[in-house]
Amino acid sequence: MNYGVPLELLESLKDSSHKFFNLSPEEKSLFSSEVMSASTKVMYGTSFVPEKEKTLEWRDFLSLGYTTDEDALRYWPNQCMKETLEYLKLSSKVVRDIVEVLIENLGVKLEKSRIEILCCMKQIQLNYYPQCPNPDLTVGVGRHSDIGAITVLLQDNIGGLYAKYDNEHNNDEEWLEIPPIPGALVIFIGDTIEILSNGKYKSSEHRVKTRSTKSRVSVALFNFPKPTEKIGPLEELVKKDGVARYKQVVFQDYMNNFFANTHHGKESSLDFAKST
Ligand SMILES: O=C(O)CCC(=O)C(=O)O
Ligand SMILES: [Fe+2]
Repeated sequence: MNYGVPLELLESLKDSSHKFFNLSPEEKSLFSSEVMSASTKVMYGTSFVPEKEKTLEWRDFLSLGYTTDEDALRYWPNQCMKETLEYLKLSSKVVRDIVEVLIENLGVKLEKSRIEILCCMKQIQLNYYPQCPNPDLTVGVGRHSDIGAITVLLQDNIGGLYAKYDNEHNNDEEWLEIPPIPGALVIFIGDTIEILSNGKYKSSEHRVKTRSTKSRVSVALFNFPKPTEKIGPLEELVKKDGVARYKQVVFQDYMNNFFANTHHGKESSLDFAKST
């Protein structure tokens, strides 16, 4: 838990998320993509791809793509701008360190600058799951994996986050709850690392169930590669494995495919990069 982000900041981040989502619908709608120009990278919305989904997720979100401090000060909502920006800054080192260790453990040495390129695009997402009268009939977030290098996730104490567990001994699907632990952050491996590692690391498939007791907030920090960066299995691993399980894809194309489609598990996004 000693990752350089003060506990008080995590607490105020959760409080400020509630402050934002407690605004009136009119105030929140000022941050919707129809009102904000697409270039600001700020978006308040609901569900994942509402135009395409048959049933919407039981969730609102505020997505804040980081470009510069000036843009953040100008476009991010006052209710949470200071806390999210500080959180983003303070967690960047631990993100780099984790990616570095993951790559090192594959027996591959990558320049620090390349590690930085793999996780330098930062996006904060505040998620809000209203209290739900009938959790069995709804989905908070459907099963998916995150597409960047790694995700750092702060959840409150309500619970409902599950990760898929692959049991090698039987083919049954098992989902384990990731219980809230005060002061702890959850780290998810994303598709970028799965692709780079030629499938040695698996991106974690996860989902959120709604709760009837209370509303829930979570704050995800996504760390993506530069959009123009080509990602593919590391050369040394392809040599060692004798096969490239994924092809080289420009990250922007991977991202466009992800955001253009509805999801039914991680394969629906990873298939885009699978070697044929
Ligand atoms: O709310 C959560 O705990 C997870 C949210 C999530 O998976 C996401 O925003 O990608
Ligand atoms: Fe996620």
